[in-house]
Amino acid sequence: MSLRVDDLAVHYRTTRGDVQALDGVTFEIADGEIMGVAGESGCGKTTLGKALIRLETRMKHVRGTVSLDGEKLPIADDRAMNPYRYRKVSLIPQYAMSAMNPTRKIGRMIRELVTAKGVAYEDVRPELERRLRLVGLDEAILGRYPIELSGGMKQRVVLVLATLLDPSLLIGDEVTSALDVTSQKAVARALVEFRDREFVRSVVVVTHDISVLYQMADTILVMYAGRLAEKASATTVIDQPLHPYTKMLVGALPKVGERYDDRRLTGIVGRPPSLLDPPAGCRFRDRCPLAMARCEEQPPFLEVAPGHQVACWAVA
Ligand SMILES: Nc1ncnc2c1ncn2[C@@H]1O[C@H](COP(=O)(O)OP(=O)(O)OP(=O)(O)O)[C@@H](O)[C@H]1O
Repeated sequence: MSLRVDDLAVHYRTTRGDVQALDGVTFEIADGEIMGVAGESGCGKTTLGKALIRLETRMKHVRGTVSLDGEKLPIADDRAMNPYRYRKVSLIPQYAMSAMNPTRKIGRMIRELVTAKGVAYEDVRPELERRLRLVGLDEAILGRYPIELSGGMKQRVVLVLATLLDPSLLIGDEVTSALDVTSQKAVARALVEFRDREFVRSVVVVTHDISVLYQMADTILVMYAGRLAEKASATTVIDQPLHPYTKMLVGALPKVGERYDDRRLTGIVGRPPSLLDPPAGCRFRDRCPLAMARCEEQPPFLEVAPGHQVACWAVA
């Protein structure tokens, strides 16, 4: 077992009270698994990714544990987490490629980053060049500035850099957003290849675009208002979802070959509850077509078939 998250709860401190961004989050990721995290904006996807590597100052670890390869990660202790970051758990943050320093050549930027982690650039340079070639980039790009690279090239550089020390877990937040479809595919292919070559053992890919996950994820975890709704293989989530929220999320995707005139994209009516004071019970019940009295009680996240978990009284 690569990653195990148990009953994780993380809040943001705000002047209006605590935003309960993650609540009772429990799941596992197997060795070699690429797990996508999907759900509407504000459901806690980015918070989950951050909680596995660095809690911001406003984030409060309320309860729960995270274990990687059988070892408990000190997620609530920023300093104690330091030795794990980059070497064992690596992050490609949202907008990483836009955050590259425009005044630094790519090679110098990578040198500074690995040196800060106590690694000699010369020691990793041959492997760096080999991996750049693997993702279709010439080593000459090390002598170029970020502005000289396309978005897709920059994102492949970021992937190579994030996995250079063979971390056990990679967290990628919106790694393919803001790229054209061809570049999205190239980045998705590179990510899968890096997993296949064991440059990284397991991967969490956070995205608001569930269709992107179809290209690269083995499994998909669907979140709703800070809690887990469903986890299953990517094909099961897309083709045979069980949770009413997943059904709506997947139903809102355009289908190949379907004309806009034939079926308007519906979207999901209503809004998720505020996480400042979320209601007790199932948080989806106000928008759910299957809601019943029992939904005032929180449904457990139960395995309904091997590798398929759902939190819904109407299903379990
Ligand atoms: N720094 C912060 N301070 C206070 N609340 C925050 C902060 N960051 C996020 N939140 C709140 O925490 C909840 C989860 O946010 P998060 O960014 O994890 O969601 P998300 O699913 O990643 O959304 P998106 O797809 O828009 O990035 C939301 O209610 C959000 O408003």
